[in-house]
Amino acid sequence: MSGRIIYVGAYTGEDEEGITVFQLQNDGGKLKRLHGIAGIANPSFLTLNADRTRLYAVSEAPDGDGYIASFAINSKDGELTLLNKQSSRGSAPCHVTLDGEEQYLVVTNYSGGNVVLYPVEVDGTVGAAAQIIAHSGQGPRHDRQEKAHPHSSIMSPDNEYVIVADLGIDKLVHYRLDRKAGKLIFHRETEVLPGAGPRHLVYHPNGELLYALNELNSTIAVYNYAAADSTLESIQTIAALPESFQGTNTSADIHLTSCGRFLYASNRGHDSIAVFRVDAAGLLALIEHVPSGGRTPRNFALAADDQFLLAANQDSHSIAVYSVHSETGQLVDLEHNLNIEAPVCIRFLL
Ligand SMILES: O=C1O[C@H](COP(=O)(O)O)[C@@H](O)[C@H](O)[C@H]1O
Repeated sequence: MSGRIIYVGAYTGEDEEGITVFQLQNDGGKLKRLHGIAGIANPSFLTLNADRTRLYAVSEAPDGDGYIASFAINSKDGELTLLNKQSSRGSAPCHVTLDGEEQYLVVTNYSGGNVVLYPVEVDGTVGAAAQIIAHSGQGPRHDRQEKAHPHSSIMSPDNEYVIVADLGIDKLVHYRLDRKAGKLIFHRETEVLPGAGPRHLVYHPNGELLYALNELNSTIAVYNYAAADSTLESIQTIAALPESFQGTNTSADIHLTSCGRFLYASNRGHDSIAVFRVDAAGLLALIEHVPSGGRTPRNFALAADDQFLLAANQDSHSIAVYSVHSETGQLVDLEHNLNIEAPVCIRFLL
């Protein structure tokens, strides 16, 4: 196939096409629909395995607990076949992480306030929940911090630790993954600035820096990460918004290029992608804010070769396609906006 395959998850009803497979055409960046799959309510976050044979989706089912769905991927055209579903054991599962050895999934239930560990079976199905960890507490500043809201998790580059970003309690909660016991063991907490509301995390490719996108105060916190004991040392906090912006904003997603030279963050309200240069120490300097090409860019994705960035604009029901300048990191809108209902997550198959 000439062009990259991408998956888009959306806030859609169970009977609607919730995960759509597109081809991003190499010449010019147009998106062409290949397939779609219904039967999953609100598949708002998607994760792929390393060899691109499996896709895992959360389902923020409208009533009660959500679920996790596992799919096999057809290597020729990206078509999905459902393998199984497992209850998420909490409401509004909004993120799923696969550990590097592909033995476990970690799911964060935003409204359920808990973190759930699942075994991945050899056939790619999701096993029954192995552990459910309830977070407790609240944050000081914001009405969305009335209780714990685990929003996402990330595996450490050495595959030993999981860090959970909890928006509700203003903490990054570190767990050690005990593979023998099949359990997450509490390790430590890193407190963030009061009212920051951490949402998504990304490691620098050097494994020695962690970047946290804070949703509620629209900042990015930069940490030195010490792998030996999973400790974080804060070295910078920088605004994701322009100083002049006066409106309401919640920042959402964060990604680094594979070389680690450029970092991108999305702003919902200002409706932009902020572009930063990363220096040798990992510190960020703003390059530009680019309009997200629509309203409410909840998540976005970079191609593996960093040539394209796609933004999912939930409230304008559209996906914007950008080329990424390899030397400057700047984004150029290719003006191929694609209309699709409430897109919120994008993944490149290749
Ligand atoms: O209240 C909710 O919030 C979570 C997180 O949303 P975000 O604004 O932080 O992206 C969402 O996943 C869930 O559907 C919603 O009920």
